[in-house]
Amino acid sequence: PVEDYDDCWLRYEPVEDEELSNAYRRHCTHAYVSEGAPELGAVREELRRGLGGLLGREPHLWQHPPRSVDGFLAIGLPDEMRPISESVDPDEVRGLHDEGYLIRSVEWEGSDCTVLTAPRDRGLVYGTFHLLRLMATGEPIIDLDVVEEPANETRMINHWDDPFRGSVERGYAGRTLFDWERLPDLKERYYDYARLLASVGINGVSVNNVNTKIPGREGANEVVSGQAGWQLLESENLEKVAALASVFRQYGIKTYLSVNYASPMLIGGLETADPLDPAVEEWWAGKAEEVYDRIPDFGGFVVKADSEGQTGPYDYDRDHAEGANVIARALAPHGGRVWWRAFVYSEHEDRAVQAYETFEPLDGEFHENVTVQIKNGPIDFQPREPVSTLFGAMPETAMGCELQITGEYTGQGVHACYLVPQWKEVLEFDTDGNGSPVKDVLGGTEGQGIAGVGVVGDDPNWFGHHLAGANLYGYGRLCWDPDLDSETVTDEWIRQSFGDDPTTVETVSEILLDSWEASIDYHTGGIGLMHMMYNGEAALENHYDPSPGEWPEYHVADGEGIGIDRTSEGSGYVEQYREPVAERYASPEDCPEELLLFFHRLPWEHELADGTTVIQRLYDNCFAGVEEVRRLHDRWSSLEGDIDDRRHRHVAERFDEHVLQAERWRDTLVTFFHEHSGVADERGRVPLD
Ligand SMILES: CO[C@H]1[C@H](O)[C@@H](O)[C@H](O)O[C@@H]1C(=O)O
Repeated sequence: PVEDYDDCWLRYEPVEDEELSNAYRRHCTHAYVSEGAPELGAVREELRRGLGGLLGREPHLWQHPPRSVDGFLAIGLPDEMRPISESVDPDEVRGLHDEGYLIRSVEWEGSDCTVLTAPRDRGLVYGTFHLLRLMATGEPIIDLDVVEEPANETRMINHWDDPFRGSVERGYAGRTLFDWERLPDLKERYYDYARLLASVGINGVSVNNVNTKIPGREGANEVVSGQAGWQLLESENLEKVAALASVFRQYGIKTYLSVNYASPMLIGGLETADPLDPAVEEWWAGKAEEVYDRIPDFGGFVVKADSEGQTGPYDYDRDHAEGANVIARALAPHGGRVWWRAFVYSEHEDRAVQAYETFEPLDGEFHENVTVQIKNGPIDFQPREPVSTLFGAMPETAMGCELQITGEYTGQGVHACYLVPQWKEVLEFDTDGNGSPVKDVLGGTEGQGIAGVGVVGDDPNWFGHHLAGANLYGYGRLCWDPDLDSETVTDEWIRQSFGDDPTTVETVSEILLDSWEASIDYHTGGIGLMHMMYNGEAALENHYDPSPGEWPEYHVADGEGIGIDRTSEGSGYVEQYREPVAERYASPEDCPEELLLFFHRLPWEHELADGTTVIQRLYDNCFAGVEEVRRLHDRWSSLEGDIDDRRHRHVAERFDEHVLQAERWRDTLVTFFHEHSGVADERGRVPLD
C-alpha cells in the first residue's frame, strides 16, 4: 500500500508572485546536470520535484549545456562540466571543504547561467537543496555568489529505534520508520527521509537505539526471545543495514550502528568482552571487516557502555579509553569511527560531577578515531542545563556534542517546544570566558561534530506534532552553520512549511521562539531547578508528568531552602569549569539567575537582584509559564483559515492539551514549593484553592 505522509518543509508549493516565478523560470526551466556519481541522481530527482512544484513544470534536463536558451542551471564537479566551470576559478572550488559548494551567477555564451559546483558530489546535493530553498522562501536567484562549507564535520542523527520491537525509545511520533522485518526491501519513505536529512545538511545516521539490550529485562549477557538491537550486527541482519545505507549514500549520508559492548560474547560466542583480550581484539577486527565488505562507506559504531544497565569495560576493570580503543583499532583500517558516549553515571551524591571525573583524566588516551559523545548538559537533556564541563576539558580528544531533538523532557510531542534557542545557547557557551565557544571547540575538526537524538517515527506527519518538524530542520541548519540566528532558521522553516503569508510567518515564528522559555518556566520554575518529572513504571507518564517528590537529590527542598550547593563547599562541580566561568557560577550574585539553584542552595526568602525572593520568583515563573502557553495557544487559534484545516486542527488540539498539562506542572510545583517553604504567594495564588 502507498504510504501517505507529509512532505514537511519540502512541499515546493507553487510560487504565487508572478514576477518572482518568471525570474525563476528564466534561470531554472533548463538545467545541465553533469553525469557523475549516484548523488547526481538525487540532484536530478530533487530538481524535478522541486522545480516541478515551485514552477508548475519540470525542468528540461540537458546532457549538454543548452545554447538556445536565455538562462539555465549548470550543476556538476569542475572537471565534469568544462568549459562552463571555467567561469568559476577551479582552485577556489578545489579549496573548499569536501562537503562545501558554490553557487554563482555567471554569463556563458550570452546566457544567464547559474553555476552550482563543488569539490565532491555530496556538495552538489546540498547546493541543490540550497537553491530550491531560496526559491521556496521567495529569495532572488540573480547575481548569486554563494560559498558554503559546513562548520561541523559530522552532523548526525542518533535513532533510538528498537529494530525488532518496532518501538522508539523516547519517540512520540508512532513506531520506527524502518520496517526491519521487511528490510532489505526498501520503501519510498526511506528516500524521502534521506531527502529531509540532506536538505538540512545532515551527513550521518545511526539507525538503532543505543540501548541495544533492553535494560533490566536481559541479564548482562543472556539472550532472550525476540531479536534485540544488538543483533543488527549479526551477519544475517547486516544486509538490512546495507540496504538502508544504499539509500542514505545517495544523499551523502553515512550509516552508523549502535552496538553492544558484549557483542564478542553475544554474537561471537566468546567467554569475555575484555578489551585487552587478544581474542576480543580479533573478533572486533573480523566483524569490522565483514561490515565494510557490505557497506564500504560505513560510518562506524555508537556505543553506550557502563551506563543504565548496558555493559562496558568496567566489567573487566578497564577504563573507557581501553574500552573504546579496541573497537577503534578494528575500524581504523576502514576509515571508521567510534562514537563513545560519555553518558556514564552511577551511585554518586551529585550525578553532575561524574562524566568529567570519568573522562577528563582520559584526555589524550583515546585513539584518533574515537569521538567522545557528550550530552550538552551534566544531567540529562533537561529544559535548561548549564553546559557540560567536558567541552572545556578535553583538548587532546575528539569530541561530539549530543543534543536531544525529541522532546523527552519538554512535552513529548504534545507540547510545542522549539529547541533551536536552547541549542544556540549551548553552542555559544564560552568554555573559558576567553572566546572559546562550544561551536568553535567542536567545529572544523576531523571526527568532531554533533549528534542529535532523533524525533521521527512512522506517523504521517513524521514528528507527532507538526511544529516539532522545526526542531529537526533547525538542528540540521545549526549543525551546518551554528552562526545562523534562530530567527533566520525559523523563518526558513515556516515559509517552506506554511507559505509566506506575513501574518502566518510572524505568528508561527513568535510561537516557536517563545515556546522554550515558557516550557522552562512551568517545568522547572525557571531559576535552575530540574529533573522533577515522574519516573515510574507507567510508561505513558514517564518523564511527562510532574513528580518533584520523587527526586529529592535533584533539588533538596526542605523547610530551610532549595537548590544544590555545587560550589567548592558542596559537590565541587563548579570547579570543573575553567576560570573565569567557575568563579562566575560560584557566586550567587554573579551566577546567571536562570541557573542559580543548580549551583546554589538558598533560603526560600533569599533576595534576588531585583529584591524578589527565591520562592516568589518560583511562583511567578510557574504562573507566567502557563500564561505564556495560553497566549501561544490563542496565537495559533488566530491562524484558523490561514493554514490548512488538517494541520491547524491537529496543532490546535495539541495546544488545548498543552495548556492543561502546563497547568498540572504549575499546580504540582507551586504546591510542592509551598508545602516545603510554608511561604504564601504575595499575589494570593498559592496555596491553590
Ligand atoms: C537511550 O536511553 C536514554 C533514556 O531513555 C533516557 O531517559 C535518558 O535520557 O538517557 C538515556 C541515554 O541517553 O542513554
